[in-house]
This record gives sequence, C-alpha cells and structure tokens, in this order.
Amino acid sequence: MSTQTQLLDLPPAVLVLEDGRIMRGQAYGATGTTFGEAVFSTGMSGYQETITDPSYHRQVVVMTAPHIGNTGVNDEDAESRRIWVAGYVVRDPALRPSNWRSQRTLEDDLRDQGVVGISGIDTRALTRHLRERGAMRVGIFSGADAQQTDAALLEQVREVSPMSGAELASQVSTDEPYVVPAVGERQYTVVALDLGIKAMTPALMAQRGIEVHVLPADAGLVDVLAVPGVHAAEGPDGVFFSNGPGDPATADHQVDVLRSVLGARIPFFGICFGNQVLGRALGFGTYKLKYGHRGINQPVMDRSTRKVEVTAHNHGFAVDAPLDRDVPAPADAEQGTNFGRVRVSHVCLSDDVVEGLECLDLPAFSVQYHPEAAAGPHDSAYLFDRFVDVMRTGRPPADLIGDNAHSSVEKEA
Ligand SMILES: NC(=O)CC[C@H](N)C(=O)O
Repeated sequence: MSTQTQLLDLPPAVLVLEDGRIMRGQAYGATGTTFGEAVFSTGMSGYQETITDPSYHRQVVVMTAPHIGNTGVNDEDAESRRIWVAGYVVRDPALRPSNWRSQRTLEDDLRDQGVVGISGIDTRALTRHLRERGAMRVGIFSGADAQQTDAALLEQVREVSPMSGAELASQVSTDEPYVVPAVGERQYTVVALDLGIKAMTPALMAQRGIEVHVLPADAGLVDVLAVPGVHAAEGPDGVFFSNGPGDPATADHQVDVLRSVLGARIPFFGICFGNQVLGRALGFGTYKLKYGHRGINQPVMDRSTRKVEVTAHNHGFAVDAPLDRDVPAPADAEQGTNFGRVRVSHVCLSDDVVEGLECLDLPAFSVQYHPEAAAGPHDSAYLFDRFVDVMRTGRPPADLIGDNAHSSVEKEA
C-alpha cells in the first residue's frame, strides 16, 4: 500500500481475479463495482490516450508505471468521446497534477464518467501474476461494495463473460457517418470503418490530403462504394479498417465487406483490429495471446526495409500466419477468391508475433500496432505515407519500398 494514499483515509477497495487472487487498496475514481478483463499496459506516459482508446472497452487496465496522473488531463488529448476502460488499477496516483496543459485531475474524469478504479495496488506483483497466468477476468469493488465476503466477490467475477468470443465493435462505433476534412487540398477520399477508431488516425490521414468518411461498424459494401473518390472510377480511393475492442473471430460482417473491397482492388489499409480482419479475409485464423501487448515501447521490425521501430501496442489477439515464407492467401483455395500471395510484413522482436500483413498482388496492407502513436513514438508514421503511395499507384506496398521515403509529411515539416 502506498503511503500517499494511506494518509488520505480513502474508502477501501478490493481487486479480485478470477483465479482467486485478491489484492486490497483504496477507492480511486468512481466508487462501486466493475468487471472486465485484467490487462496491463507498460506506458510511462499517455494515460489519457490509453483510457479513451475504445479498444479498451470491457478491459480493466493495470498501469505498470507507479505514478499515474502527474500531468492531469486536458480537452485535447482524448482519443474518443469518453473513457472506455472498464476499470483502472494504479499504484500511486498523483494527488496534484502539474503541467501547463492540465485542466483537471485524472481522478476527476474517472469519477465524472463513473469509472471505478483502485489505487495503492502493488501493480508490479499484479503484472507478474498476469504475465505468468495470462489475462483473466477481474472485479474491482469499493466503498460499501467491498464489504462482502471474498467468496461472494469471487463468485461474481466468475460469472463475467470472457473476452474470447466477445463482439464489441458495434458497441463503441459511431451511430452516424461523419467526415474529417482534408487539411489543405483534398487529394484522396477514404472510407474508414469505425470499429473503435481513435481520433488521431483520421487526423494523420487528413494531414496527408485525405478526406476521411468515417462509417459505422455495420456499414455494408454498398455504403462503402457510395462514397466517391477523387481518382477512383467507382467508390472511394481507399478503404481503412480501424482498431477496436473484442475478439476478431466475431467480425464476420467486416470480413465479408473486406473480401469484396479486396476483390474490387480498392487500396486497403488496416490498423490493429483492422489487421486481424485483413488476416481473416485472406483466410488466416486469429488466436488469443496469453497476456497481449500493451504499451508504447514494443520493438517491431519492418521486414521489407529491415528497420526496427519502437511502437505503440494494444492487442490481446493476433493473426496466425507463417513468418518464414510468402504464401498464397488461404481464402483463394477455401473461398474461391483471387487474392494472390501474402507476406508477414512486420514482426514483434520480443516474441515473433505477427505485427503486419501485406498482399503481394493487391494494393492492401495492415499493421497490428499503432502508427497513429497516440500515445507513443512516431517511428511508424511512414505507414500513412505508404497508404498514400498505394492509393496513388494502385500497386502492392512491396513494389513501392523506396518510393515512400519521399512523401513523408514529417520529413517536410
Ligand atoms: N487495439 C485493437 O484494435 C485491439 C484488437 C483486438 N480487440 C485485440 O485485442 O487484439
């Protein structure tokens, strides 16, 4: 228990993992009860972007950095309209934020939005536990709710539905389509399917002259094709599938839409959930990682340039595709499609998890991590330039390596 929070006589709180491990602390944020999947994030900064990332819907996030909240929160850095984490676990929350951009404390926002958290937790021990046993269901109970027997609390946790098999994109997606205008002259029009999109993604596209038409997760091929491109004969110049919460094995609708998009040779880029949907559309499976990748310091290699990037991650599932060779898309034999060859383009250097896919015969690619880097390093911003180059030429990304070095907005800046 931290001395800082101990001094403050806060209501008690208890964290109960589905395997029976129980940790005690103090109420943080809203007081009450919450459930979700316990996962840990290793980012030392960027907590505001983390909690507002819709991909964290139904997840209780444990922060491994011991001090959280030091720079407060502001009206500019949120990645969506609200906080999505189902619960928040910290060791030593900052009692008084200090930053020129700070407008409120982190705890104010958690409390105002009804997000139940817990502080004073030995987050290092909890992280090691999750790393050894895997991500699992968890409950946080605080105030009066903490006054139940451990057995009663555990029983409630074990009734929560697991992340595997959960379809959640429709719960976080926009209800209505909206447009993010291009900065400067409009050069391309892209349809972005909102499976849990973060604000930084359309912003980075807009900076590159892209007008982004964000559509709800249940949009069909007809809706996609109804958006006219600047150059394309029919439909938009490109299609993008965003990050998002839940199990990609449930995304059958989006897989069908994407198969049609690929069949029409419309340039495609996907991030995170979008990468998993591309994997499935091409005929690969997805699987659940033991404890996932979450944080802003994961080493990934772009295998076409052999450059290593430090990258932001938030994923609990991954695509099951062979690393050692290019393969024909399994869907071609199984579904009668004609997608051609596929390559794993990016790989995580910590554990060899597939971090990107590219088609060798179609203008389509995706990454499992977050080039929009909110929060995180900017090493991977070139992928948005690669998307522009793929739209400009209509060619597979591997044909263009070298070209994209010339079109970086960041380099011009
Ligand atoms: N950030 C994301 O898009 C996450 C994708 C998926 N929900 C996963 O956990 O792997």
